[in-house]
Amino acid sequence: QRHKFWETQPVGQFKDLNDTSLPEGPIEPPTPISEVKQEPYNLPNLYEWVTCDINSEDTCAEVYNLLSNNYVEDDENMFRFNYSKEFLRWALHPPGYYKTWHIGVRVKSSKKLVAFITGIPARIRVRTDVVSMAEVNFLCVHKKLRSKRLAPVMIKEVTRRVHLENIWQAAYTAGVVLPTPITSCQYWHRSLNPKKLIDVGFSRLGPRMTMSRTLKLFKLPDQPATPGFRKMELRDVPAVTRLLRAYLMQFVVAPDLDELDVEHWVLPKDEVVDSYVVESPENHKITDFCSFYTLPSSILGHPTHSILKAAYSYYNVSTKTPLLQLMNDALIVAKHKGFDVFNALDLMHNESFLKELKFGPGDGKLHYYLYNYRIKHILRASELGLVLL
Ligand SMILES: CCCCCCCCCCCCCC(=O)CSCCNC(=O)CCNC(=O)[C@H](O)C(C)(C)COP(=O)(O)OP(=O)(O)OC[C@H]1O[C@@H](n2cnc3c(N)ncnc32)[C@H](O)[C@@H]1OP(=O)(O)O
Ligand SMILES: CCOC(=O)c1cnc2ccc(OC)cc2c1SCCC#N
Repeated sequence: QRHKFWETQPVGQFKDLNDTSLPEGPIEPPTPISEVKQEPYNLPNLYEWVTCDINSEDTCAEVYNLLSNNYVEDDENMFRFNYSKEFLRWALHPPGYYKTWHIGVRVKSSKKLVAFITGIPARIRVRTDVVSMAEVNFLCVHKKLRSKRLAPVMIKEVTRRVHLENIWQAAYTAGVVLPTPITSCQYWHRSLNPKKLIDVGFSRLGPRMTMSRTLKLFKLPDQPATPGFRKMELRDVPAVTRLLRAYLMQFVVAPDLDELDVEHWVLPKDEVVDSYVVESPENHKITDFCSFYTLPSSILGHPTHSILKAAYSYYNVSTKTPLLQLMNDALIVAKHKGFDVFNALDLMHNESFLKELKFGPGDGKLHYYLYNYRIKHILRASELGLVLL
C-alpha cells in the first residue's frame, strides 16, 4: 500500500527489500548544521509548537493526560497504556537528554495540548558500529485530530531538532507495519492474577478448567528460590554494567550502556523500574541480574476494574543462575508487588523461558525500526538486544 510520507524518508523501502547490493549503514549522509532548516515546520493555522518541560508538574500532568486518554490501545480496545508521570520523567530524562526533543502541539486559542512526540539520545550498536541515535517515542495525536496528516509533521519536526544536534539516525518501535521493520517481536503474557484477567475478558477459562484449577496452575511461591537474590543497589552499578555490556555484545542491535546509563535505566525506582541482582553467598560476586518496568494500562469500559498493573521484562543477564530460575524469581517478586501480569517480548534469550514459565503468546506484534540506517537482512528476534519503553 502507498506510504506517501514514509516513501519520502531515508528508511528501508519495501521495493528495495531484496536488493542485496545496497550497503548496510546510513542511507543519507549528514548535512552541515547550517543547512538544517532553522525554523520549525509549519503547522495548520490553529496550532502552535511548544517545547514540553517534563520537570514542570503542570506540563507533565498535561502530557500524562493527553497520553492517558489518547495513546496506544490494543486492537480490541480493551486496554490503553497509562504511563505514569514519574515513569515519563524517567523515560525522558536519561543522561544527556535534550529538552527541545520533548515536542508538543497546542491549540493557539485554548492552549490545549493536542499532540506530542519525543526523542532521547542513545548510543546504539549495530553489529560493530556504535551510532549516536535518537530513540523516538510517545508519538500521540488527540483522537479528535486523527487522519489529518499531523503525524508526518510531528515526525519531520523531531527529525529537524535531532539534526540540529548533529545526530542523523533514530530507533523506534510501532505496533503497525511501516517501511521497513528490522525485526518483529511477539508479546508474551504470564498471568499473575488470573482471576482479574478472566474478569476483564483478556483470558478465558481453559476447556475442562475450573477457576480453582486455573489459580493453582499460575500459583507462585512466596519467596525467590535463588540464594543471594536481592534488590539492586547503587554499589552494584559497576558490576551490573560489566555484566550487561558483556551480555549485550552477542546481539546484532543493542544499546551501548555505560555506568551512568545503567544507574539511570536499571537502578530501582519506586513504581517505575525494579531490578534484582544475585550476589553469590560465597564470594559476594554479582553473577546475574534481572529487571522489569511498571507500565499500567487503563481497562476500557469495565464496570469494576479500571487499571491493569503490568510488569514488562527489561534487561536480564544470567551467568551462573539458569535464566529459567532467574525469571521465575522475577515472576515471584512481581506477583508479590501486586502486578496482574508479567509481559515479555521474544527478543534476546527470552524464548528459552517463555513457554516453560507459562507465558502465553499475545496477538500483538511489536515492529522495530531504524531511521536512516539500512540493515542488509531482517533480523531474528533473538538477534535483538534493545528494549524500548
Ligand atoms: C535522525 C532522527 C529521526 C527521528 C525520527 C525517526 C522516525 C520516528 C517515527 C515515529 C515513531 C513513533 C514511535 C512511537 O511513538 C511508539 S508507536 C505509538 C504511536 N502512537 C500511537 O499509536 C498512539 C495512538 N495513535 C495516534 O496518536 C495516531 O494514530 C498517530 C499519531 C500514531 C498517527 O496519527 P494519525 O492521525 O493516525 O495519522 P496521520 O497524522 O494522518 O498520518 C498518517 C501517516 O502516519 C504514519 N503513521 C501512523 N502511525 C505511525 C507510527 N506509530 N509511527 C510512525 N508513523 C506512523 C502512517 O503510516 C501515515 O504515513 P504513510 O502515509 O507514509 O503510511
Ligand atoms: C494482559 C496482557 O496484555 C497487556 O498487558 C496489555 C496491556 N495494555 C495494552 C495497551 C495497549 C496495547 O496496544 C498494543 C496493548 C496492551 C497490552 S498487550 C501488548 C503489550 C504487551 N505485552
